[in-house]
This record gives sequence, structure tokens and C-alpha cells, in this order.
Amino acid sequence: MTHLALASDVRSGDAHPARNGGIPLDLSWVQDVRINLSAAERRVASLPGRRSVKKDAQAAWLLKAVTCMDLTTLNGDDTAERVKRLCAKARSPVRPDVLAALGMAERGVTTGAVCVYHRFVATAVDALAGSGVPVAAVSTGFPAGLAPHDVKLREIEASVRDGAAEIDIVITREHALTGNWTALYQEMRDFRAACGNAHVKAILATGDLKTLRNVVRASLVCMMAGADFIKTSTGKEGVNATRLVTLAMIRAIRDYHGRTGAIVGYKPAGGISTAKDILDYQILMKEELGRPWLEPTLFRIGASSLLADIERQLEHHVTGRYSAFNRHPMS
Ligand SMILES: O=C[C@H](O)COP(=O)(O)O
Repeated sequence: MTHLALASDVRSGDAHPARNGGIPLDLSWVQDVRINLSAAERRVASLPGRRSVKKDAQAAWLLKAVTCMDLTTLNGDDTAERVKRLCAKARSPVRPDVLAALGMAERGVTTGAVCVYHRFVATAVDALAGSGVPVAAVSTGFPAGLAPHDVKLREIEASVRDGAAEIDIVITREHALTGNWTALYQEMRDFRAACGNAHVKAILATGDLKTLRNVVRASLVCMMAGADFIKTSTGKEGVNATRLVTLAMIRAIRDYHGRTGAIVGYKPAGGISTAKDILDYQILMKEELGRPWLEPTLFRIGASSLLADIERQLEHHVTGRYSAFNRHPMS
């Protein structure tokens, strides 16, 4: 398996043939999609613990995962106070004494972003001022994505006005389920245009799409329409992020890069709650796409409860006097 040879500081959208316009929809490419996963690959991707990360490297990988995390609250009972607490956590996600014990006190660590509903974008932007942590807004009638199209566009524009640097849109599942790729492409183009300079992540709601082939086709169409990231799920579907869907989507990213030169990021989201889970995703990213896709510019993890388990694991390393950074696996 060869992965992509890129510098480690590339960002999604770099090298895109038309940064804000995607490429023309190539329907024959979409229709011709075949899922080239062997039975063994499907089996392995469905099992936990696909490969092991050496024990002495795990803390470094977990700390890297924190920097890629879109720390999320997307609940009906969210309040400004909860969002402010979340932002404080995003500024300082790991206890200073734990960071110091890991030799990371000087560098400082924040999460990749904070992810909230539009209502709380301004609150989060204010609470994160000066931290460098961007605000991501879920949008377009999240999670079902069934609001009128013009309302979706106005919601995106309002979040950008309030300071969201990243917009997580949800696609209209019906377009994918009925094979109406032209409609999906046009929808995504409109979302892309409404985002302006904000980065756009396309949530496919893979648990709703019935087949892996639909997932890959929807991935390709969203990338052609200019998505900076493709994201699995809202966290509200019956089935959210899985390793099998991840394998299919990141191979679509690799294929898309191979054919167009465009660089697209990946965001698994929903139900990722343990350190062990995220290590599996990181291994997949590194093996399939390569080192640049372990950075927050190209990899985000949408999660509301993962941080607590990572903190526990890091504290465990520290109290066990583990020197995790002596042999950093990703330098
Ligand atoms: O986009 C992020 C997801 O909604 C988070 O899902 P989760 O609450 O299952 O971690």
C-alpha cells in the first residue's frame, strides 16, 4: 500500500483545481464506483484493534488526537454557559501537570475546534478569543437536513457572519438514496459558495445511506463540489462513524487526490468515545493516506465524550511514569 507523499503542513483545499468551485461533476466516475475492499479488509476494518500502537507511543498519539478533536456539544438543552465551559476546556484540554509530565508544557495543546449549533457561534467565538481555536457550526438544518434550501443557505451565512471559521453541512440524504447526483452536486456547490472563506465539511450521514457504494459516490460528489472535508455522521443517526465506512471514505479521498490533485480532509464523528477507538482511526489514516492526514488541517474527530477517556488514559501514563515522548511515532 502506498500512501500519498505530501508535505506535513498541507491543508484541505490546498492544490484544489478551483478552490471555491470544485470541479465539474463527472457522472461516469460516480456511476462507475466499485467498492474494492476484499473480504479480509472488510472483516479486519470491522473488528476493533486492527493494529496495535506500541505502548510507549500511545500517549503521543492520544495527544495528537486531542489537537484534531472538534470538541462538540449538540444537544437540545445546550446553553451559553455550557458552551463557555466547553470553550474553556478546548483552550486547555489536558491538565497542565499531565502535559508537563509528558514534556509538552511549553508547546501548549488545544483542541482542533469547538463544534456547536448556530445559536452558540457568537458565544463560542467570544469565549475562544485569542486562543487560535476555531469555531465550527453545524448547519443546513442539522441533523436531518430537511429545512428549505434557501433557509439552509441563510443559516450558513449567519454562522459565517457570527465568526464560524468552519461550517459542517448535512447533505440531503434523499439525493444520494435516489441516485440524484446532479442535485447533490448542486446543493453542495451552493453550500460551498455560501461558506465563502470558511472551510466546509460535508456530513454524509453514512448510517442513512444504505450501501458503501452510496457512501463513496456521495463522498466523490461532495469533493467534486468543493468540500474541504468529508465527515461521516451527525452523531444522531442509528449508526454513526465506523471503521469500515472510514476505510471506504478515505480511499475515496485518496482516489480523488490521485485523479485531481485536490487535498480533502476526513472527519469521523458520532459514537467515538474511547481512546482505543481513536487509535484505530489514526492507524487507518496513517496507513491509507499517510502522515499529513494525522494533522488537524486534514483530520478532525467529531466527539462529545472522547476527551474524558483520553484524559484518563494520559493521566494513567503519567502516574505510571511513562515517558511517552521519548520515541514519538509521528515525527
Ligand atoms: O459531530 C459530532 C457528533 O455529533 C458527536 O457525536 P457524539 O456525541 O456521539 O460524540
